[in-house]
Amino acid sequence: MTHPLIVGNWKMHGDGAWLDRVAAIAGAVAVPQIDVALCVPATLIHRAATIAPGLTIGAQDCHWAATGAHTGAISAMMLREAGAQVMILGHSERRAAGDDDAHVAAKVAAAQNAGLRVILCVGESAAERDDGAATARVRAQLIASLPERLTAGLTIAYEPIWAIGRGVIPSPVEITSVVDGIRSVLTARNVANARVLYGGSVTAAATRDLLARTDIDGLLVGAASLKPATFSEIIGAAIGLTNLDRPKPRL
Ligand SMILES: O=C(CO)COP(=O)(O)O
Repeated sequence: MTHPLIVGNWKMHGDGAWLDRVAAIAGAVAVPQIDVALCVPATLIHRAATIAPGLTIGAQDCHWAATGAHTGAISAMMLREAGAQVMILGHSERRAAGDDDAHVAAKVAAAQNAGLRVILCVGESAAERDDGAATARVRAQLIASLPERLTAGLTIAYEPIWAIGRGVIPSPVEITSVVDGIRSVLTARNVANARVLYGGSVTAAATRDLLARTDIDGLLVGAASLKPATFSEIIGAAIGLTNLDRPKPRL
């Protein structure tokens, strides 16, 4: 039986008043058969980790350097010290804001050096999908976004840009093709045990079908992670599925 990994990405949402939501989500995950992480804004990491020690708290980006003259930036080690245990990197919203593959690879190295577990996001645009190039694009992006040296604890999140915040999810055939492509890259890099998540318009209703697939190890959830009731429903659906006999443990 696998341990599904459900990750909430709050993006740039949440202030101190939202710590109640962190506590509510922590209450929904106090079971051993599932891994849940909540990636909150940097300003909430310390407080979230303090009030919810049983919940894995994550960050959403970091600088690639360990220290230096980088005004306004935050290093991976600073985020870890604040209480982050995982780090989303390469999200399409950060890539759209200027991160290229080389930046992402350097950030992955920095986060791994700081002892953080990385959730590396990849995904094709609508135009690339329409060209039938989704798998090739994602493979190329993943290859270029991985640093030379990799340590354990890597997770890849397949997030098609056209599915984020749009209420659409790729067909099972589309997901299979891209996820197979991702796994072939991971095998070539000797990290075949890395988990692969799906992200993009995940809802409680879609959770069961997505997690019933044997090639997806979990979900990266945006909007539906903002409300504890909705996110708890997703977590509950995932817990229900851990009772199914899933053939490929990946931990
Ligand atoms: O970008 C995402 C998670 O990182 C997905 O966002 P939505 O779930 O809101 O589509």
